[in-house]
Amino acid sequence: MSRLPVMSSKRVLTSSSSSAENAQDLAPAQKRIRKDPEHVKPQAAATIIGGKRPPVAATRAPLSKPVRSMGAATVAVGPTRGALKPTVASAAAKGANVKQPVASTATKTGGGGAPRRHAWDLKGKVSDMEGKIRNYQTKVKSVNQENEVLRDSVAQNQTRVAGMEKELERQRSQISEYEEELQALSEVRDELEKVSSDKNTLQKELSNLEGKYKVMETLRDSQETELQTLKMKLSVQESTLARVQATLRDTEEEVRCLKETVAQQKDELHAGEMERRRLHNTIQELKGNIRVFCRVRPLVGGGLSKHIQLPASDNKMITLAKTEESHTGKTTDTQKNYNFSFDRVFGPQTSQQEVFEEISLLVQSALDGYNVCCFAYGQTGSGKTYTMEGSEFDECRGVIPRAVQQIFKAAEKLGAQGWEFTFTASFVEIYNETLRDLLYTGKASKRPEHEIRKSTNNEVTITNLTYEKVSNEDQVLGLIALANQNRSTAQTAQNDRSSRSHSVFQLDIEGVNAGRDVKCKSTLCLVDLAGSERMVKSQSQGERFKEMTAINGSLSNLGIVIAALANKVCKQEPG
Ligand SMILES: Nc1ncnc2c1ncn2[C@@H]1O[C@H](COP(=O)(O)OP(=O)(O)OP(=O)(O)O)[C@@H](O)[C@H]1O
Repeated sequence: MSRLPVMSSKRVLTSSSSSAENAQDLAPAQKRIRKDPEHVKPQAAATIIGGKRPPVAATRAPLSKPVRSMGAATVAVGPTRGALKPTVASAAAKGANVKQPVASTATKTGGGGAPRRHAWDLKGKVSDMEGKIRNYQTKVKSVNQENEVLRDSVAQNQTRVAGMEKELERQRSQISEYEEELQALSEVRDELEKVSSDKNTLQKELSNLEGKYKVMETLRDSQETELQTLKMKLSVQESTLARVQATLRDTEEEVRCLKETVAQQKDELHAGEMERRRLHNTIQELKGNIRVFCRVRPLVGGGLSKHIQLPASDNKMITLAKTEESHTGKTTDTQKNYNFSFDRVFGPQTSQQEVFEEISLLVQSALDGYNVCCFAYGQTGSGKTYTMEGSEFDECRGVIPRAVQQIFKAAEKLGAQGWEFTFTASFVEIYNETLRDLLYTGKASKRPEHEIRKSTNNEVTITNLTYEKVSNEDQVLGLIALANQNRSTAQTAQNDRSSRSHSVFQLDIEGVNAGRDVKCKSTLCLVDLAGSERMVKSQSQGERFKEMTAINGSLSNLGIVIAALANKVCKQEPG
């Protein structure tokens, strides 16, 4: 805030002061001036600087002195260097306690004033004094006038000060308003800064989004292009589809016709299949329900024994030549030939495949629902086991593995005609009239005993025997391997036991054609009989005799059954 000069009215001399008083006052002032020359010096604090006379206020300044007690006077004389000019202020200085040089020093110095009078010239001196008094009075008057002016001025100034104070107050309140406003504005600025930072963030986000938007636009453009292409493709596809649908309708109609044809052909096929079975089995029956084949094994070194003759023209004949000694001794030994006829005779060169081809027709009958039984009969070492089982080499495989293979293949084919088959395998050994389960896998000590039973519907079953469900060739081959293992275990305990026991592989076949409501059930029985030897020739004794008795007994019974079947006297099947 700017400071304004304030003049105290108390210290201002008034015009009511008498000139005498003024005169009295002046004298001590002059004395003080003389005594205290330092006070001649003008007091600093003037606001008017320089030799120029200031307007109005400045002209008044020399008349008044700053009132120290008030501490606000700033009007001062600006004396020039050189002689001090007497001023009316010197009279006012008394009341104002101003130390101001008043008296002229002209008489003393003799510079510029009245001429110095002699001591005796009192009149002159009085005259001078009177002149001075007049001067002073004049000056006092003018000072009073000035004082009046100054009062007015002070009053005006006071009014102005009051006004200014009011203004000041107003300004302060305004300032406080401004400050409040400023505070509010500062908050607004903070808010603005926050908004600005938010704006920056949003701008960044916006720029990111714009970038993404551009990418999306590009993507959209490419997808639109793709869409157009797809639409074109779609329209092409639609027209193609329409064409295809038309074709499909035609094809469906065709398929419907074909299905009808297929159904018709299936019926015909089924009828044909049933006819085939009937004819096939009629042929088998015509061939003979019981057929006997003879297979001659080669000698160990190869070739054929000289006692056996196989006519090349007839594969059903075999001739055994025997040299008979003369009973009397008078005649020479005679060679006698014995002819035997069979359904088929296989020479030593006949392969396993050729043998099986003859049997395979019967295997097919088994699948058609006819019971089939195939025995290998002959003396020890004649090749029964070789014929029935063969060896593991493919071309040397015997009847059993080949029959199993054929059955499963045929069953698979018949599956296409709606047939479903279930197969159950069992493998039993008959030694000394005792049954032994060759598929048994439990402890030897807990091996159960078995009996042959015949059910009410003439089905022959063996008690406690393992009947294994099989669905493929490998499973059956696994069972055959297990049976051989069981046989060889028994063989180590009893020398050459397998030769003196019968082994029976049985496959129960059940077929169902649900669509045609047809069922079939049969059994394929493949038997490797024990070696047949004459007791006398083998000279068996003890355990061997017992074995031979059991073997021959069972073989004899088998012969009776077969003969009965052949004569159709008895319909009992071999057990
Ligand atoms: N057709 C054949 N071709 C080649 N070898 C054969 C033929 N038949 C049998 N053999 C061989 O003769 C031997 C005896 O055959 P196999 O064991 O089959 O006789 P087996 O009649 O079963 O005897 P067993 O009554 O003692 O059981 C075997 O080594 C076998 O390989």
